[in-house]
Amino acid sequence: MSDIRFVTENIKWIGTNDRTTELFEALWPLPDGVSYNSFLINDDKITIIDTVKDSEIYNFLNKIQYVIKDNSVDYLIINHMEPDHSGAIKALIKEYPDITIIGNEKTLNYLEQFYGIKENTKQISDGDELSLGKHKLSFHLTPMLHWPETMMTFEKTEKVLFSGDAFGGFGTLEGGIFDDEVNLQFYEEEICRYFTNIVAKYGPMVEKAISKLENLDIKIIAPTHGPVWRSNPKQIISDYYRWGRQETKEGVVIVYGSMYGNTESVVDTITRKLADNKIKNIKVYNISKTDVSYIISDIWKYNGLVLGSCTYNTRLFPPMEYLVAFLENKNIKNRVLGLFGSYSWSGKALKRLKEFQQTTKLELIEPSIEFKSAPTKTDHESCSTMAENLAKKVLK
Ligand SMILES: Cc1cc2nc3c(=O)[nH]c(=O)nc-3n(C[C@H](O)[C@H](O)[C@H](O)COP(=O)(O)O)c2cc1C
Repeated sequence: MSDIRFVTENIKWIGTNDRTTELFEALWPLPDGVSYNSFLINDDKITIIDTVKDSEIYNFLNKIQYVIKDNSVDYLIINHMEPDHSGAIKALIKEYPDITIIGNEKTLNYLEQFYGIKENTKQISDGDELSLGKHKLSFHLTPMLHWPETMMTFEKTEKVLFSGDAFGGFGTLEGGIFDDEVNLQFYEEEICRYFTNIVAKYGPMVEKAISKLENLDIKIIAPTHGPVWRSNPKQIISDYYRWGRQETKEGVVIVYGSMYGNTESVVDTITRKLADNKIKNIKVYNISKTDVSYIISDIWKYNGLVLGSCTYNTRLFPPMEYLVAFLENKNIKNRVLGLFGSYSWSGKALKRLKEFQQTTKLELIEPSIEFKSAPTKTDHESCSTMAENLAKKVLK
């Protein structure tokens, strides 16, 4: 049990590392795994904040027992009911039948819906407080971050914010758990990928939640995934604020779908013109090669987006359809957009990409280019013109 870590003297990390699951939420690749962070406050009332996925129950219960020995757990605080954090609740109750489960109204509804649990619960409301002895908790409802019941719990004595999924990211915690103990650059990328794919749809709720946190004197942020922020907790809050508002930096992401290279062949024309026009951040993705979660993460960073696709069985190329549907669902905004498409007998690709523009209302940069089978010299010239016009808009 040497991996039980101290967040503070009396608050311990009793989380687990999942190096087995390949896709988070059965969607997002986990090449470097993910941690399920759970925390134990050792006080007059022994309190656990969030649990872990059901596959981790054995490891989790062992850790609790190691820390509290023959004592019992008094409270479980549930910040979020998604099964990667609630999966061990039933096992925890079985081990500690006198435990009281604390959550807001929606949490307790989901507790019954998912696990049939109704007994030994205590409902709290926004702003309520609970004393554990030396430690005092306050509860802050932050709905739709990214479920209706999501909330944060603040420990006032040691000034620790247990933020649930907010501020968390992919990647197991290998030894170190704090921002100053780990390779932060890796986690920052993975937190951005987590945010853009899981939380980004709820940008306005992120802003609302952050404004609620303004009055708390936060020293440590302890999310349910990824590193605990103690050196510079303000940084991750400001990253979240920017991402939630879709504030971007100068750069262009080009994503294309191409089976035989004809559609792809205009990409180098576009990148050349962008570079000629002083765009330094240019990212190019073949939609068939890179998982969409990484592409969306980059799209979220930059203010220019170019999408190009061939037509496939009377539709947009399927992986491109998957991407644009995700971006529509996330209410992407604040970007300029260039489009190109190809077909051989009955074009659909560009038509669908234009529908995407109409749905998202991203600023369309003219001209949009559509060619039959292979681009002509004129098509390449049109792509150059589009890239030049786009560059002017991207450079603020
Ligand atoms: C399996 C398959 C399905 C296609 N379906 C259509 C179609 O429905 N309508 C159309 O106009 N072209 C269709 N095409 C033709 C391509 O869209 C066209 O040749 C395009 O230029 C291919 O671009 P690429 O070389 O970048 O893959 C299809 C091609 C393939 C291989």
